[in-house]
Amino acid sequence: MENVTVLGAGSWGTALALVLAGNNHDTLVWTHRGEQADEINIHHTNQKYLPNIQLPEKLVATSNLEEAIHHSDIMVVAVPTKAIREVCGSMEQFLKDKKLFVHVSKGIEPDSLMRISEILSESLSPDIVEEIVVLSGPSHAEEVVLHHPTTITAACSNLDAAEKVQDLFMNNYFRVYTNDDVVGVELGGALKNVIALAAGISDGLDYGDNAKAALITRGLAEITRLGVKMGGNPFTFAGLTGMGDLIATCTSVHSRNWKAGNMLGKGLKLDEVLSQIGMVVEGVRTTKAAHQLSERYDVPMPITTALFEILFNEKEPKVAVDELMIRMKKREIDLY
Ligand SMILES: NC(=O)C1=CN([C@@H]2O[C@H](COP(=O)(O)OP(=O)(O)OC[C@H]3O[C@@H](n4cnc5c(N)ncnc54)[C@H](OP(=O)(O)O)[C@@H]3O)[C@@H](O)[C@H]2O)C=CC1
Ligand SMILES: O=C(CO)COP(=O)(O)O
Repeated sequence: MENVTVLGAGSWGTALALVLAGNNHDTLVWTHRGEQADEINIHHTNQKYLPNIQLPEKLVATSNLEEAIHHSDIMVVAVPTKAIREVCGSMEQFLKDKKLFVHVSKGIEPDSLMRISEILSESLSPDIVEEIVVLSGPSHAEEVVLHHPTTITAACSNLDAAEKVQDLFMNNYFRVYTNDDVVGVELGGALKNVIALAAGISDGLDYGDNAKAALITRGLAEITRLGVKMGGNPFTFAGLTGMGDLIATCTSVHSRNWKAGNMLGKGLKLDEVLSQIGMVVEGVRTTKAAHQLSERYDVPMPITTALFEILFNEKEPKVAVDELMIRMKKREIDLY
């Protein structure tokens, strides 16, 4: 059994800490809020993120980052994309020996257009990084904490490191595969959030099943088009971290991205939507990044472009859908 530290006590960090503690790893959760550490240690709950879930007493939290880092040589980084650089910056002073970093965030940074593993590599000295492994796939925290069957992928170019993460998390309800295609896995996990926002908008407009199936399928086509041009393996996009996560996120009431899209489709403004949800909606920033990537790589991404116009240029969702439908005719299957 291992000592493991989980950085971030939102819904996913807490759910993953439960998997690890359930696998008998000595698991310490770090939160940047002292009152949340107290809530977890004293009341064994995390009401904001996982209401009505009783946490086991053996799951311990701290708001002391130095303690969290010294606890373990395995750091599971579970904060939103926009917090990664800040958390890395805070960790740097306490990191002395090499550690295995596992990240679980699903975003792309606008402007730098970096994936999470690239941000981690840039922010952390190579002297303290053993490997960076990404854990991604169709996995809503709300279902994982109920031990509903879940499959996920640990990806690293070094498959030994991916297998170490596989062994750490795997149990009878949490099945972990490995993949060496980090680019494909990270892009699939981040870009599905863009399409989930679009699927939510379609549902908010009451456009029904045909429209949603179209968004999922054509969304996968544009994710794959970009992902392959960026070096991802086409088969990865048909796998758990591509099609799998796209289906889970576009069709689930648990998805914050789908929910945000649904509210936008019903006419709410983006600011109101984000404040009502109160948890990270990664797809918003990633839509900006994906739009920039489509221009940089000269890859047409019509759904992403339409969503960019809705989110950032106040285009009416209904108008954006009308424009998508009357684009120039084309073949369904395009070669990468
Ligand atoms: N929820 C899920 O089912 C899944 C989520 N993911 C991914 O995991 C990542 C985290 O998501 P999730 O846990 O759901 O997000 P939540 O919104 O549920 O929680 C985010 C957590 O990060 C903390 N946080 C935010 N900013 C900082 C910061 N600057 N420093 C330290 N901590 C910070 C928040 O603290 P505070 O409470 O103070 O705001 C909160 O504890 C995302 O990239 C998401 O896409 C991946 C798979 C499944
Ligand atoms: O990535 C997720 C499930 O696999 C979570 O999606 P949301 O962030 O939309 O809730």
